[in-house]
Amino acid sequence: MHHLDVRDLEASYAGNPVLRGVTLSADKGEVVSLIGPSGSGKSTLLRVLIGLTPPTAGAVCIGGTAVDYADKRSLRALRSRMSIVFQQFNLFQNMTALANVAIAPVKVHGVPKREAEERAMALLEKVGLGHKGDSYPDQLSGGQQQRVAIARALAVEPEILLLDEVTSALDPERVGEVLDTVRALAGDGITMLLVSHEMAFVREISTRVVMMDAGQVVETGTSAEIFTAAKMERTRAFVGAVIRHAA
Ligand SMILES: Nc1ncnc2c1ncn2[C@@H]1O[C@H](COP(=O)(O)OP(=O)(O)OP(=O)(O)O)[C@@H](O)[C@H]1O
Repeated sequence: MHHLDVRDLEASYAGNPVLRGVTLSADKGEVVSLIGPSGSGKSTLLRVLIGLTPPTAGAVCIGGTAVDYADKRSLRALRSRMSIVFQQFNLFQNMTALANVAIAPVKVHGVPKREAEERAMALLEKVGLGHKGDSYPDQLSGGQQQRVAIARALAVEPEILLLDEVTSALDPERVGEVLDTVRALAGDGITMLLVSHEMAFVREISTRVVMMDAGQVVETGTSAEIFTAAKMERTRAFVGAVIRHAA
């Protein structure tokens, strides 16, 4: 049994199919990266998994338990097992970094405030921002805000972390610090599903890479297989193009 099992998942926007039968899996502690051209459905897949966009068909199991996206209780249970970090960090502007990290455990999960704040401080330290707990988002750089957002996503102690292009909105000189944070989390036992255009990073960090195109999985392989020995021409063309672009 895999930690995360996605089977024949389908989703549409206004009747247009965007995910057309996606099947993939992740074992505990794996870093699985989704790559593929713009519009291939990578972000939509993450949105469906976390329950923001309803699937129209297919199944998602976490630790062998099926998620029922139409059921509020199942969704609530899902949100304590899985969390997501977006490209735009979306912090609460009127709250300190510490309060941003502590709020979900208090409001959603009923953790006592003191305990949540102690844990939030430990998480801020983990992302290198132990000294910024009292700062408001507008007093932080984009990279720092994104690291607060990662700490916030970790605050519910998820088993699975979804990362949707978490460096795309950052100034180039701020990308490295966020990638360092993600790198430090990988291998911590948390299962990660990562959408990123940072191909060197994807290549380095992923245990497995899933190539998507037009709402379907084209190919899945280890990082080495996908980047140096892809079986499908579509994958070779995509990977070759992005590597040439980066060079
Ligand atoms: N809110 C929405 N309403 C309607 N169509 C949408 C919406 N979000 C995405 N789409 C469409 O769904 C398809 C898949 O988009 P998605 O953002 O999942 O792709 P992606 O692979 O993540 O692309 P990118 O790398 O550019 O972020 C695209 O054709 C897109 O135009």
